[in-house]
Amino acid sequence: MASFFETRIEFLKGVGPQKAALLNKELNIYTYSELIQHYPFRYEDRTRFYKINEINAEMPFIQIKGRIKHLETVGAQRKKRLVAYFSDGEDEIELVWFKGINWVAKKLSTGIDYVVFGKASLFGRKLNMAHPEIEPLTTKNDQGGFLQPVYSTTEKLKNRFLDSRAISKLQRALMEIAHSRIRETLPPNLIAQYRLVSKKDALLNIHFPKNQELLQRAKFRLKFEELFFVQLRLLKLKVTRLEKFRGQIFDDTSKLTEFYHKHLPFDLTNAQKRVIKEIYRDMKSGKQMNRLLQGDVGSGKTIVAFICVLIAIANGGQAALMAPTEILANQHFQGLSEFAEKMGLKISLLTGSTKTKKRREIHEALEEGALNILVGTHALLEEKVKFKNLGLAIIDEQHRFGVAQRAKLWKKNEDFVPHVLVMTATPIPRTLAMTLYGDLDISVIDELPAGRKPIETVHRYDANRLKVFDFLRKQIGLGRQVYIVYPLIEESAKMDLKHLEDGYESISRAFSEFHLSIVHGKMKADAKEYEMERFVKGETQIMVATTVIEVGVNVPNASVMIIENAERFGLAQLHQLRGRVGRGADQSYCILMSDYKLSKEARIRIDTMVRTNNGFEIADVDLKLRGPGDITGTQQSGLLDLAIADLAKDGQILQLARDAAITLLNKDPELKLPEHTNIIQQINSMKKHEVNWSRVS
Ligand SMILES: Nc1ncnc2c1ncn2[C@@H]1O[C@H](COP(=O)(O)OP(=O)(O)OP(=O)(O)O)[C@@H](O)[C@H]1O
Repeated sequence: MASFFETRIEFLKGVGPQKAALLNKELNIYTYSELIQHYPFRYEDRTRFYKINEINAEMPFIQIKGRIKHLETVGAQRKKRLVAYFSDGEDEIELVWFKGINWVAKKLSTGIDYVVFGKASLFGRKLNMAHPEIEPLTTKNDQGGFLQPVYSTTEKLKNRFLDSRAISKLQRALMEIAHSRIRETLPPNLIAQYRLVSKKDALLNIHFPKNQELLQRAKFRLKFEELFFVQLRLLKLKVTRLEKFRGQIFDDTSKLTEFYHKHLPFDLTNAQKRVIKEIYRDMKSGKQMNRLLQGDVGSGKTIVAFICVLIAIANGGQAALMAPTEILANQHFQGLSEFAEKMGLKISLLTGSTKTKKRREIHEALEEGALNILVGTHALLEEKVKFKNLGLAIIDEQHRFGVAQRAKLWKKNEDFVPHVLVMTATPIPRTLAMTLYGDLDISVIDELPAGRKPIETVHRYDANRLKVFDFLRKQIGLGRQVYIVYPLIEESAKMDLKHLEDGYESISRAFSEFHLSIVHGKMKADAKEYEMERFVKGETQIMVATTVIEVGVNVPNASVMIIENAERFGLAQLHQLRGRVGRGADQSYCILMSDYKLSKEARIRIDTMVRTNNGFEIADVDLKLRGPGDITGTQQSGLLDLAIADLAKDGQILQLARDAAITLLNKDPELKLPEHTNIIQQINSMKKHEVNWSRVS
C-alpha cells in the first residue's frame, strides 16, 4: 500500500480536478509529499506594524495600518498616477499606483482602516510606497505576529491560477492531516549533535513560521538533511565501489624515474608534485582510483596527466585520454606526443574525422598492445575500440560528458576496471565539486609555475579603440602575438559572423603591416588547422577568432588577449579565454572591450575579471550569479535539483553534512545498524539522484 504521503494530491480537501491539473502540470506536484516539499522561497515580515515616522527607504517590505485621507489621480497621459495620502493618525505617506489606476481607485475608499504592505522608497525628498498591497483591516490581519510565506505560483492561464495565498491554504489543509504522521528521518545522535529541530517542527515552521528564529532553525534542519542524504549517498557509492572493484597495482615507477632524469623540461611546482603523489598512492593501492584533478588555466595539468600515463605504461597498462571536442583532443594529442616521443612510446589520435584506414590501424595496434596511448573524443567509446589492457582512463571533462559515458570507458577492460582520472580545466567551486564529484577524491593544482607574471586585465569602452590599437602595435613591435576574440553564439550566428568578418576587415586595414589568422567554428577543419598552425609558428601576429580557441590552445608567445563585446561572455568563458595568454615569461594583458551600456550582471562579471586572476574566486562569483544548474550544463543537473539547500550560499552546512555522513559511514559502512534502517530507506527513495548512482554499474 502506498504510504499516506504518496496520496495523490486531488484527494486533499480543497483540491479539485482543475487545481490538481495546475499543480501537476506547472509545479510538478502530484502527491502530498511533493506539496509539503514545495517550500516558500521567501517570507513577508508581518510580525509587526511600523509607525510611518519609523520608516526609511533602506527597509525591506514592511506593513503599516491607517486610513486614506484623500485619493486623487495626478499627472497626464503617460505620467498619470493614482496617489493615496495615507495616515496612521500621526504621520502621512503617499501610496502610488502607475498601472491599473481605475481598478485600484474603485477598490479604495476613505472611510475605512487598511493594512498596507510595501517597500518605501525616496521620491525627490519624500518617502512613498509604489504599488503596495492594500487590504481592509480585519480581526485576522490586525494581529501581526506572523511571517507570510511566499510560494512560487502557477502561471496565469485563462484566469485559472494558484497564487501564493492559495498554495498556503492548501499547505494548511495538508498540515492539519499530515502533522501527526510526520516521522523523524535522521538518527537521534545527529539530531542531538547538531541541535536540529525535529522533522515535524521543521516542516510546520517552514510553512507557518511563528518568528524568525523558528524559521531559521527549520531551514537549517531541512537544508542539513537534504545535503546530508546527497552526501551520504555519494560517499556510500564510493565505499561500495572500493569494495566491488579491484584496481591493478601499479607500483613500478621506472619510466617515471627515467622521464624525471632525462626529459623533464622544467621543475615541477609543489602543487604538481603533491598531486602526482596523491595519484600514485591511489594507483598502487590495489583499489580502483577515481580522482578528480582540478587546476586553474595554465597550471600545468598536461604534464601531470602524462606522468600518470607513464605509471600505467610501466606496469603493463595502456592509457586513454578522452576530451569533449575535437580541438581539445587534438591539443592534448600534441601536448602528450611531445613527451611520448622522447620516451619512445606509441601514441595515436582517434576522432570523428580519423580516416577509415587509419582507424583500422589504430584498432589493431590497440588490441595487440602495440599502441600505448590513445587520445580522442567520444569516438573512443565505440564498440570497435578494444584495448589489450586499459590501465588508466583520463577524462577531460568540463562538465560535458555524462556519467554514463564515463562508465562506458571503464567497461573496456574485462578483468579490472581502469584507474580513472577526471580532469577539469574550469575550476569548480568547492560546494559544487563536493556534490557533482562527491564520490571522487579531489586533487587540486593551486599554484602556477614559477616566473609567471599575473595577467593585467583592463576594461575599455569601444570609443577608446584607437588607443587599444596603439597598444597592440607596440606589443607586436616587441615581438609578441595577439588574440582578438569575437562572440559567436548559435542564436545570432549570422549577425555574429558578420561582425567577426567586419572586425577582421578593419583590423587587416589598421594593421596592414602585419599578418593575420582567422579561425571560427564555421570553417572547415583543415582550413582552421592551417590558420592555427601559422599562428602557432609565429608566421601571423594577430589571431582573430571566436571562442573555438577557448580551451587548450597554448602559444606562449601570445601576450595580449582582446575580447570584443566582453559583456556577452560568461565568467568561466572569459577566464578560459584570458588563460590563453600569460603562458610564457612575458608580461601579458587582457583587454575587455564593451559598449557603455552594461547590465548589472555584466558589470559584475567584468569587474570580477579586472579584480582577480584566481579561477576559483571567479567560479564562486559565477556560481552566485548563475546558480549551479547553469554553470554545469544540463547533463548532471539532476544532482543539483535541491528543494531547499542552495549550493551558492550553504557551503558551511554542506561541509557539516558531509562530515556527518563521513563519520556515520566510518562507524557503519554498510548501514546495517538498526538505528540506520531509516537511512537506507531514505537513500533508496532518492530517485532524483539516480544519475550519479549509475556510476556503480
Ligand atoms: N612546473 C612548470 N614550470 C614551468 N612551466 C610549466 C610547468 N608546468 C607546466 N608548464 C607549462 O605551462 C604551460 C601550461 O601548461 P598546460 O598546458 O599543461 O596547462 P593546463 O593546466 O592544461 O591549462 P589549460 O587548461 O589552460 O590548457 C605549458 O606551456 C607548460 O609547458
